[in-house]
Amino acid sequence: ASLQATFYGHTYENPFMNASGVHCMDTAELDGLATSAAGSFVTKSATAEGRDGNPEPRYVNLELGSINSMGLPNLGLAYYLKDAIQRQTAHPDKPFFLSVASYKGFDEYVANMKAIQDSAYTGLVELNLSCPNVPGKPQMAYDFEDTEKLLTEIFSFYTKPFGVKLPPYFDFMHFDKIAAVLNQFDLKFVNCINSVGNGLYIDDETDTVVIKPKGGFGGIGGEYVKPTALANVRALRQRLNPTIDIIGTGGILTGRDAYEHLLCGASMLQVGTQLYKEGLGVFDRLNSELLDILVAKGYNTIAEFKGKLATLD
Ligand SMILES: CC(C)(C)CCc1c(C(=O)O)[nH]c(=O)[nH]c1=O
Repeated sequence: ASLQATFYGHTYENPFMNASGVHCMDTAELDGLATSAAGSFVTKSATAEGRDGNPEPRYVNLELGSINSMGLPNLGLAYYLKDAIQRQTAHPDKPFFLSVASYKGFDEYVANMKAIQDSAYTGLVELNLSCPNVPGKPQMAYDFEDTEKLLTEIFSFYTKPFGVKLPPYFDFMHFDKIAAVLNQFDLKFVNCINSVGNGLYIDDETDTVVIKPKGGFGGIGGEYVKPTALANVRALRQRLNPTIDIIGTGGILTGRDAYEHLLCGASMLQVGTQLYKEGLGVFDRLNSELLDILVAKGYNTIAEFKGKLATLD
């Protein structure tokens, strides 16, 4: 049996990669991912200028997951572009993903994508749509009109392959609306999900929140979010053009969690919280556990069961 994953014309040894934000801040961390058992990797979402991010504590591991309000700390788009161009030249056989964000809304998103279009980077980009839009409006991906406007603007000049990272949706009307927007564009993939926004965790000894920014409100990851992640992968797979691949992110701790994301239609799989907790060895364990599941079920390839979740008809 083989865990080979085909994604945008490349065959990866396995579908596993980090989730943007975890173990991907600088060249050293990215080198660690590149030499780990991960099939691919993605950089920390970059903004035009480098950012310190929010005051600490801003990320906390919890028994059932994690909570974070990092505030987009990153070394700036120029840093990641330089690293990416060096990396694509040194290892053309090992494609990866460059994550792009924006802290100032629509115009910065466009400017960042223009900078990549004009650069020598030719690989995949993951556009993080969970970023703030104009004050008084929700994050970009929760404003369907602005998301459509942004993608229309980007596709008017951007000719390189890219996809979008989405926050979770919780209403069938929202699954329908975001899919209707995304299906209008030649996107290579959609990554579901980003952390479940603005959760709150209370320390049971101090009766205090556990992260400093935003009065303790932060994005939730880990076991807490798997049912939501699976639902978003499944709902988007059912609605998106087959030319748009799905990356499954959220609640992947074991080979079984990975298998469930694949059943829902994911092609690549991202691991955030569990990578933070366990380190790079998590990829060796996940590969081993997923392979055991294929063998136990008599599958030779992921293609034999990908997207084949059964319903109770
Ligand atoms: C939440 C934003 C800061 C607007 C974007 C960056 C980001 C962060 C972050 O840098 O706080 N954390 C997440 O779990 N997901 C994200 O997409």
